[in-house]
Amino acid sequence: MPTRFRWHHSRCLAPRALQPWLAERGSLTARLVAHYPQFSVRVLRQREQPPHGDELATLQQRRRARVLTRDVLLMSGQTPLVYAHSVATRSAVRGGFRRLKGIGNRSLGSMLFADPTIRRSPLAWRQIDRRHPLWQQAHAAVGPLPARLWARRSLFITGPDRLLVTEVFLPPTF
Ligand SMILES: C=C(O[C@@H]1C=C(C(=O)O)C=C[C@H]1O)C(=O)O
Repeated sequence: MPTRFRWHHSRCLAPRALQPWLAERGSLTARLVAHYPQFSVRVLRQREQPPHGDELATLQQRRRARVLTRDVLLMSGQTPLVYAHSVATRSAVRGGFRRLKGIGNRSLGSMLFADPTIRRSPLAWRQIDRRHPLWQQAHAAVGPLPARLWARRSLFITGPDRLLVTEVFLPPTF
């Protein structure tokens, strides 16, 4: 994994106000709904493509293997709050995460936290900059962004299947 894309398990450098959001182990959707009005999921794309370089090891995938990716904006009215990027291997989409394909604009969290067989790995955090593909994808989706954004990610696991969820916290809210 390239050094610059190593994910950390210490959020101590994050702004104090952001730390509860980075550390939220329940549904981020539920937390956003509790804090912001008119929540919705805007699906940007859901398609098969090679994973990003810093996703390969976590997904235990070879470089060119295509995986199902889902990119969404979590919205409050017309304000984007979070850019979320989820990745699942083909076998996972046929197996424990088969409902991912038809979820549409329902929150992924409504599926993940309702299934008792799914467990979550420890969260990891990092700041991403314009070199990271998710910074670039968020920029393409919402326009101008600060040079560095805080992001977190974790694995959802059921049996042998893995779903990697990365959430990028967006200004001006975060
Ligand atoms: C995992 C959750 O689902 C959220 C919703 C997502 C989606 O609909 O694609 C992706 C990531 C999350 O921010 C959650 O609510 O915690």
